Amino acid sequence: MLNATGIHTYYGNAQVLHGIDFHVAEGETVALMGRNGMGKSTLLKSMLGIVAPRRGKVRVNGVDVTGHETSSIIRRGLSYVPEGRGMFHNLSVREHLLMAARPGIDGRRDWTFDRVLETFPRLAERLDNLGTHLSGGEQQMLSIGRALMTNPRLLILDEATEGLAPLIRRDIWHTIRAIKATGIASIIVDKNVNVLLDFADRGVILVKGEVVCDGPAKAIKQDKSTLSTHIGI
Ligand SMILES: Nc1ncnc2c1ncn2[C@@H]1O[C@H](COP(=O)(O)OP(=O)(O)OP(=O)(O)O)[C@@H](O)[C@H]1O
Repeated sequence: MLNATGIHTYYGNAQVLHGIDFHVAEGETVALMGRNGMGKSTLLKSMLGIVAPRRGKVRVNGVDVTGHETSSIIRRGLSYVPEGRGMFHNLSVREHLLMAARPGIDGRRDWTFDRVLETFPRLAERLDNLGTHLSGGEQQMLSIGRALMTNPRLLILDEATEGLAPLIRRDIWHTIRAIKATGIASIIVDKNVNVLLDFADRGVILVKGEVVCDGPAKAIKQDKSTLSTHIGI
């Protein structure tokens, strides 16, 4: 459903991505991995039109969206949970969720306010709190809940469990697995590569803005030499 080819991205004169090919199929979970600074976030931003690639093409469900506004790319069924979570200072939990609500591109309304609260009961207890007054784990739940309110076909999670306590992290992983089971595709960036590779379908490793490995998650998980060389675990 998402297909990027030959992506070259620069910040000023510094080239960060060197001709990346990347795709996600309908319902597929892809683990996007690599050490710090290798270009994972930049690849996500390039595909979403947040950073403009200098060369390359991005297609969503066969439609060329290269150079389109982020909002119009997102409306094709994508939802993005950025690193840092992106809470609005003046909005409550309820407002964050309701503001995002819309049917999916195929008219689906699977994810409703009530279903998101069932998935994240902690949010139900804090509906009138400001998003910025929540704990880190609750903010991450709210970010994912807000993303689900758009009924996406592809959920993009950058550093899904970064900085969270182990128990909260476990809850987030549990929810991400449940979301996968509903058939939503995802791209997940996370430092907990072993957990991620346990349930992802495919893994992609970036080194200095190039894809050095793209294959079944199970095979990558067993390939200790690749993991140690390119990710350092
Ligand atoms: N806005 C920016 N302006 C200039 N350089 C940037 C900018 N954002 C990222 N970079 C640089 O681009 C390179 C790739 O960064 P990117 O954030 O895409 O990597 P990453 O793999 O997501 O790493 P991390 O896990 O640290 O976020 C790094 O060298 C980084 O310093």
